[in-house]
Amino acid sequence: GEVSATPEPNESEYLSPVSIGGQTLNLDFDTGSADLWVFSTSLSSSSIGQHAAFDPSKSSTWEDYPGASWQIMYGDGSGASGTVGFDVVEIGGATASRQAVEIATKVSSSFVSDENNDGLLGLGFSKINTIEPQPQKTFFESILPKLDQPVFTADLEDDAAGTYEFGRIDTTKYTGTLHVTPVDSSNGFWEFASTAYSIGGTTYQNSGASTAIADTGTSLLLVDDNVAQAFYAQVQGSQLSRTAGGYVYPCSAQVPDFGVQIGSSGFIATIPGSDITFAEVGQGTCFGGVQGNGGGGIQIFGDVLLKQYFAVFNGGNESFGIAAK
Ligand SMILES: Cc1cc(CN)n(C)n1
Repeated sequence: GEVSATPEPNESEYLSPVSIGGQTLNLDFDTGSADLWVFSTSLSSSSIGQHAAFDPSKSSTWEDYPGASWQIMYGDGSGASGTVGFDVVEIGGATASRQAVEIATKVSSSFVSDENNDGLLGLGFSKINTIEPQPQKTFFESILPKLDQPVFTADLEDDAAGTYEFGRIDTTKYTGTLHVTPVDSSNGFWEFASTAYSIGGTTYQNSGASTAIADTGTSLLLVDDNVAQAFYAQVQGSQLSRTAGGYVYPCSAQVPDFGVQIGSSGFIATIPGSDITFAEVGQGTCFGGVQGNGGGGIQIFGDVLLKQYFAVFNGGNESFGIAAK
C-alpha cells in the first residue's frame, strides 16, 4: 500500500500526524535515530504543558512490555527515557499492528519547550533502538514487508509543508536524475561516502571526514571542521562564536554556494548561498546553516541540505538517493 504523511514545517523540525491506539500526536520524523517515543500522561503536568500526551489506559489495543525500558540522548544534548509497550500505529494509511511505542516518563527541557512535537518517530536502523532488554523494530521496518516498494521518501520544504511517503516513489516530485549511493547501516544510520565538497562552484577533496549520514532530525548541515573553516574563510566578516555556538556573520554578507558529495560517484549536492543562513541572532548578525561537526568523523546532513532535494531512503537494497525538485 502507499501512504503519505504531511509534516507541518517548523524551523527546526518536520512533524507528521501519527495515530497511536486511536490517539493522534505530532511526531518529529527522524532518520538519525530509531526510537518511536511519545509524550505520555506519566509525565508531570508541567512537562506536558501544551503537548498532546499519549494515555495507554485509553487505548483498547495497548499491550505492556513488562520490565522493558528505554533511554536516549541526541547529538544536541536533548534526551528522554521511560517504559515500553505495543500498539497499533497508523501514518497516512499504513498500519503497523503491533509497533513498539516508547512511553516517556522523563524528557529534557528542550522537548518541553518545543511545543510543536509530541515525540519522535525514528526512521534509522533498529540496531540503534535503545529499548532494553531487546531492541525493537522501527515503524518503517514493521511495515516494510507490506509495502509495494521497500522505500520511504522525504520531501522537506522550508516554508510549505513537506511530505513523507512510505511504499512508493512519486516520480512527479522530482526532476532529472535520482542520484543513488549505497548505504552502510552498520552504525545504525543512513550512512554513505562523502569525500568532497564545493565552495562557490570549485570542488575540493575532504581529507577530514569520509562519510556522512542523512538526518532529517537535525536542522543544520554539520561538516568536517576543516571544511566549515574553509567555507567561512570565504564569508566576509564571519567568525566562530562560542556564545552563538558556531559560525556567525553579518546578515548582509555575500554567502557562496556550498556543496557536499553524495556517495563516491561524484555527485555534489549544492545549496545556494542565499539558503544557507539559518537564523538571525540579533544586532544584524546571522547564524550559518553550515557548521562543523566538532570532529566527530561522521558528517551530519540535516534539513539545510535535505530541504533542497527530494530524498529516497531504500530499506530493500540499503541505499540513499536524492534528486533536484
Ligand atoms: C531530538 C533530536 C534528533 C536529532 C537528530 N537525530 N537531534 C540532533 N535532536
